[in-house]
Amino acid sequence: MRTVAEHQSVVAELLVRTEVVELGLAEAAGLVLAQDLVAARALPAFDNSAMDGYAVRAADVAGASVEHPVALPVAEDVPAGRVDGPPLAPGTAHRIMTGAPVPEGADAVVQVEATDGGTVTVLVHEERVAGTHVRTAGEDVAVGETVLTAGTELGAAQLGLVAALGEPTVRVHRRLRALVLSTGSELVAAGQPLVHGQIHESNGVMLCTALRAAGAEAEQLHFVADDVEAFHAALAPRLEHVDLVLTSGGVSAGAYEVVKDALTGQGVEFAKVAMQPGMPQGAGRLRGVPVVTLPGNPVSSLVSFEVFLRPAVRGAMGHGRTHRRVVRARLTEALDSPQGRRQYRRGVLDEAAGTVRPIGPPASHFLRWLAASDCLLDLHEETTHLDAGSEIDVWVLDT
Ligand SMILES: Nc1nc2c(c(=O)[nH]1)N[C@H]1C(S)=C(S)[C@@H](COP(=O)(O)OP(=O)(O)OC[C@H]3O[C@@H](n4cnc5c(N)ncnc54)[C@H](O)[C@@H]3O)O[C@H]1N2
Ligand code: MOO
Repeated sequence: MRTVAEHQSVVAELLVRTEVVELGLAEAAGLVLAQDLVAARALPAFDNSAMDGYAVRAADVAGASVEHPVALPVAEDVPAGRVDGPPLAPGTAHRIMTGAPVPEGADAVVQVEATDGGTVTVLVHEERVAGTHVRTAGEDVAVGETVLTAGTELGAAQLGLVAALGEPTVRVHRRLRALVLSTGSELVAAGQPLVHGQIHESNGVMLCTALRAAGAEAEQLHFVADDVEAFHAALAPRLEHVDLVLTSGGVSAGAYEVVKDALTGQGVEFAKVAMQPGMPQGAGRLRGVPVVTLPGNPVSSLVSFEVFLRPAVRGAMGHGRTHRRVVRARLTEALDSPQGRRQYRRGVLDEAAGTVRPIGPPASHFLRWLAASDCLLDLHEETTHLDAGSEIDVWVLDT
């Protein structure tokens, strides 16, 4: 049997790094920057006011107080967006708004609360040292500075910075395109009636959602019956358009294992992995396209995705951090685990308390408990029993 680590490497090596593309900022959310971003413009772009108030010369308001205010004629009104930039004559003030350019000749801003708010003549009640409430050009970002490095994931703050620098696009590793194909003659789409022996198909939407959450594009092919010809016929037209085919079902030891039958000898290798759930696995290439075959049991499918696919997909899209956050937590109850198998149990984590509560039985059809969990308990191969209070590794299924 393969170890989990061995099969993780097989899957990770299968997926190649996606190409670099230039995308608009909204489309690039969550993707990884492919090259350093060097600022072509400064931030702030010009000296501007941090307050609504009056642009003055500090020397003109020296000694100002409530008892002895300094009176200055208000020569100009400068709202944010005014672009003609009249200079400030000595002994005068400009009424100025937050974000408006500080006029040449001014070196401080007195906020309106420290004045009488006059529009013809203003009485200034407080003195200011030069530089007060002036946001200096380039104090945040200087031209030529590297503000984001290749490998950075573009979240809200990063994309805000790129936009502020005036760049409409970024060069990123494009999303990996995955095709999800569920197999099984018993499968019927949600919304359709069942007859005894049929079930509602659920792995398709589950795996597509997991792929999209990992940043990939996912397309669900209508699930196919346990028929090798139908399998190839469904796949053929889409194969050359995708970076990954992800199947579920049809890989164990039965008489009708469509995925195994269709892909054995075609470049896909099937193996048992020493884990529970998720023992029967397959990976390889079909006509050059990476194919990963997951077991059909829903919990096996999603746990296998977490263990093998998610890190590989994120790695292929250039992410430095490919794995889930792992924390140590104390078990709230005792657990048993099969000797020689890495077991992933479902649980609910209380990070503040440092505890994790296992939920649901270990078998791989208990979908409801998977849906109620927020973490996976990682029980190592050599572990057979853990007492309540034992510390274990927990994968946090949030980011
Ligand atoms: N004799 C043996 N039998 C089985 C073995 C074994 O080693 N020897 N392994 C077991 C384990 S472990 C697993 S996991 C499953 C894997 O089976 P397959 O990947 O071949 O999956 P299927 O047989 O097609 O389906 C298993 C189970 O999951 C349901 N299923 C499948 N696809 C979907 C779907 N898209 N949506 C919802 N549910 C799905 C299916 O109806 C079955 O109940 O094999 C064990 N057997
Ligand atoms: O190993 Mo299979 O994946 O439970 O349940």
